[in-house]
Formats: sequence, C-alpha cells, structure tokens
Amino acid sequence: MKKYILRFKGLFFINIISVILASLVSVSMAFVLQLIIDAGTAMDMKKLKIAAIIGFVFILIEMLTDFTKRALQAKFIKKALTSLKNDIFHKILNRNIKSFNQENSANYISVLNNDIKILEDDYFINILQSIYHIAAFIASTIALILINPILTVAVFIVGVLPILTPIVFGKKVSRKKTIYSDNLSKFTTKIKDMFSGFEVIKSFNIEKRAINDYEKSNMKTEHSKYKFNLLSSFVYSLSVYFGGLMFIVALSISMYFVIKGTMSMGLMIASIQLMNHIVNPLLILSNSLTKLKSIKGIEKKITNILNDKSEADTGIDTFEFKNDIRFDNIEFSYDEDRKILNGVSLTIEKGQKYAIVGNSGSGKSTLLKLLLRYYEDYNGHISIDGIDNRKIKVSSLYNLVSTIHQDVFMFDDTIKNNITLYGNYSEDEINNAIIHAGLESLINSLKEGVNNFVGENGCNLSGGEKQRIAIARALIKQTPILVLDEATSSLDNETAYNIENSILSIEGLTSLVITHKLNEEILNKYDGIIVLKDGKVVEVGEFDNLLDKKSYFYSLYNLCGI
Ligand SMILES: Nc1ncnc2c1ncn2[C@@H]1O[C@H](COP(=O)(O)OP(=O)(O)OP(=O)(O)O)[C@@H](O)[C@H]1O
Repeated sequence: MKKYILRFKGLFFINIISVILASLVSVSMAFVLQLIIDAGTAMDMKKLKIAAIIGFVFILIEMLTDFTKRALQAKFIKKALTSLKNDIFHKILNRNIKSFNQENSANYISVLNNDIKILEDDYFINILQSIYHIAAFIASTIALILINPILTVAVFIVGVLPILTPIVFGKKVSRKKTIYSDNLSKFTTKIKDMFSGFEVIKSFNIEKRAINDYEKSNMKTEHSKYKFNLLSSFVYSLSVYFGGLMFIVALSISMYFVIKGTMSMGLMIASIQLMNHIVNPLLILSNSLTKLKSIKGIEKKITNILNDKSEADTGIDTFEFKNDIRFDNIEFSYDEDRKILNGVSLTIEKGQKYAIVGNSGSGKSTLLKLLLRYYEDYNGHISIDGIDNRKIKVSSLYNLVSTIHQDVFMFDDTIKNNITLYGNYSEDEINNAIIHAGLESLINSLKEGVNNFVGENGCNLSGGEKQRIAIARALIKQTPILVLDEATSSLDNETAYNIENSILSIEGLTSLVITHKLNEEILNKYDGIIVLKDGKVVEVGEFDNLLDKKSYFYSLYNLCGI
C-alpha cells in the first residue's frame, strides 16, 4: 500500500505539513488556557481581555488549520483510492478467462467495495491521524518537560502500558478482521447469486431455502464482525484504563506542585491539557497500531491481485490469418480424474465452414475454448498458420477470432452499443451486421430502433433476440475466423436456418459452428462436419459421405436430425 502513498508523495507531504500544523495549533491552546486562568486568578482585567482576544484568534486559527487538514486529507484519499481501485480493476480485467473464473466474481466486488473501505479507514486515514497524534504527542511532551520534568517522567512510566496493549493483541485482532473480511466476501457472493438467480428461486418456490441461506450467511458475517469488534473494544478499553491511570497519576502529581507553590493554577491547567495531548495520542496510537496490524490480511489479498503477473498479455502481435488452424494430438482435462479431450487432431482450412457435432459432453465447447486460450494447460499443439496459439497475444488472437456463445451477456445499454461494444463502426457496417444476424424486423418494430435499451442483461429481449445481437456483435468485428457455440440454440428453426445460411454465405470467412440442430439442408452447405465422441474426433467429412458411412454420425443424425 506504501506505493499509493509514494505515488502522490507531493500531496502526502503537504498533508503531513498541514496535519502537523493543525496538531501544533491544537496543543498551543493549552497555553491560551493558562493565560486566561492566570489572568483570572491574578484578578487582572487587562490581562484577561488580552488573553480572551488571543483565545478568540487561536480558535479561529484552529478552525482554519483543522479544515485545511481535513480538505487535504479528503483530496489525498480521493487520489490514492481512485488509483488503487483502478489498478485492482485493471489487474482483474487483465486476467485470462480461466484465472478470472477461479474466483467468484462477488469476491472481486467485495475487494473493490468492502476491503477498500476498510483500507481507507484503517490504513490511509489512520496513517494521517497517527501523524497528527504523534506531532501532538511530541510537542506536548517537550512542553511538559519544560514545565515540569518530574511530572513528565511519571506520565511516561505509566504511559508504556497503553502502547504495549496492541503489541500483545495485534495478531489476534488481525486474524479476527481477516475472518470478518472473508465472511463479508462470502456474504456478498451469496447475495449476488441470489439476485442473479431470482427467477429460479421464485419459479422453484425455494424462497424459504434462500432466506435460510441468506440468514445463515448474514449471521455468520455479523457474528465475525461482532467478535472482531468485541476484541477491538476490549483492547481499546484496556488502553482507556491505562490512559485513565496515567491521567490520575499526572493530575495528583501536578496538584502536589500547586499545593507546594511551585506551579501556578494556569500552568497546572495547561499541564493537564498537555497531558491530554500525551494520553489521547497514546490511546489513539495504540488503537491505530491495532488497526494497522489488523489490515495485514486484507492488504495481502489486495497485493495478491495487484502482483498477479501471470496475466501479462505478451506474444506475437499483429497477425494475419492466411492458411489453416491445426489441432495436433490435443489432450486436456479440467481436473486430473477425467480426460475431456483425448488425442484430437484436425485441420481447419482458411475460408472453409465446419460444423462440429457430437453427443452432449463430448468436448465440443472445450475444443473451441482451447483455441480461444481459455485454458492453456493442454498437451499437443493448436497452431494458426503454424504458430502455436499460446504464443500469440490474446488481444491479437481475439482480433482474429470472434466468438458467439449460447449464453449471451448483454450490457444495460442500447442495442447499438451492445452490437458495436462501443467501437467505431459506420452506419453501413452496423446495418450489415444487423441484416446478417436477422435483426432487421426486430429493430424496425421498436420505437427507438437500434437505440432501444435492452435492460439489465437484456431482460427486455427474448433469448433468441439476445442471441441475434450476439451474432451481430461478432459479425461486425469482421474477423477472419468465427466460432459459434450453439449460438442459434434459442432460435426457431427457420430463423436459425436463415442466420446460419447467412453466415455460411460470407465469403472468405472461416467458421467453426457447434450445433445440435442436425438439419440436412444446412449441414449440406458445410465444407466439413467434425464429429466428436467422448473427447475424440471419430469422423470428419461432408454430410453425404458421413451418412453413407453409416457410422456414428449416421446414428446421431437419425436420432437428432430435423
Ligand atoms: N469448467 C469446467 N470444469 C470442469 N469440467 C468441465 C468444465 N467445463 C466443462 N466440463 C466438463 O467437460 C466435459 C465436456 O464439456 P463441453 O462443454 O466441452 O461439452 P460439449 O460437447 O460442448 O457439451 P454440450 O453439447 O452439452 O454443450 C463435460 O463432461 C463437462 O462436464
């Protein structure tokens, strides 16, 4: 986290100056009190007037320095947190799909909301406040030494105790805070899941179960917070006790000097005030130290995200697809127990259209995911024009390959922005994509046309309409390779037929289309049909040839054919 202080070191330095200034002004008030009380006890009206004016000016200065301190602190916090949150978000977004999916997305949300708030309070603000109290402590100590060294020594002998408290309890408090942060993260995950699955909860009448789950998680989170607060409170109370002890000792000693006649009443009040500036900082600093120790777990969590180096997008940059894609003896497992792809070898020629068919779970989507580098830990090679796809920059790869999934994500924006994804495309390009994706009649029927809002994750659209927007989104990129993973599954046969037909007619486009709809007319138009069975390519060929073979495809077609 120090990095974010150093990144704005100029502003941080000004903050330190203003904090120290505010602190010194606050400490100096002790002497203003001394002036007023001494003028009062001496029954000196003239001195009292002067002291009162000085007091008035001091209060004004105190207000101004305090405001400056707060304003500068707010500015520093704004800059440091914006920068930190941006860095975290960039790192998360730079993750590859596999590593992103290893973490529940709600955990990222929790880091960006909950943990950042804890860091703001317990790290950034805490550090500035600590500097304020350290300055007050030092200035008051020097002043108290000058007033009465014996009193100062006594204050310090008892003063060691509140400092020792956080050292003794620091680790325990940190552990409790990490548990709380983890539970908060799980709680956020739970809420996100429930709201995302709202329709499922409703339609399956599982509200009771959902409420039960929520309440359990809520209880666990609040309980861990309670335990953390309980321990923190105990540590704080212990510090307060030691602070009080210090105060009584110092008050008794200074009163002793007043009785002895070596200290004026005003000086005694000033000493008490200075003691406040020694006792309070010690209490607060001990608490601050506890807080600083307690954020170690959260700091580690955030540092892990920030230090994630595996995601740097390096490799071959500009790339033009000229010849073919080759899958060479691909073996892959998601986990060690089960091989999903088992020796897949294929050649995809540029400009040709391929349908990928096979039983459910045979590895069709997985094969395409490997081409798209969702996963890189496979055996064998996938090469594009002879270059291993793992050596190509991911961003360059996605400039080469567009993909359309069965589950489409829609941004809560207009149809147009969901198609262009905020890229700059001409009206013609947008219209072309709309026509090829079969969206024309939908858009014509909407009052706002392409500027119609789709709602949260496309809730204003049907599944098929969302799929067509996703198809337009992929087509507009005009990449040389197009990959469709059951992209027309939500469409009626006629629309699906028209869209597939339209894609098949795009000249020069290399397409790989996973399909369950075994329609003779469409399948006949593919240059090749790749048949997968249990992680192996069992047949490759044109529709008629495969039927003639009367082998696996033949039985699949007779089972699922339309
Ligand atoms: N992220 C994952 N982690 C673990 N196993 C997975 C994961 N994704 C898929 N699988 C498993 O891998 C196997 C192949 O899945 P894949 O999605 O590639 O099949 P598919 O042929 O596309 O199936 P379908 O036609 O039903 O979509 C399945 O048994 C599936 O359960």
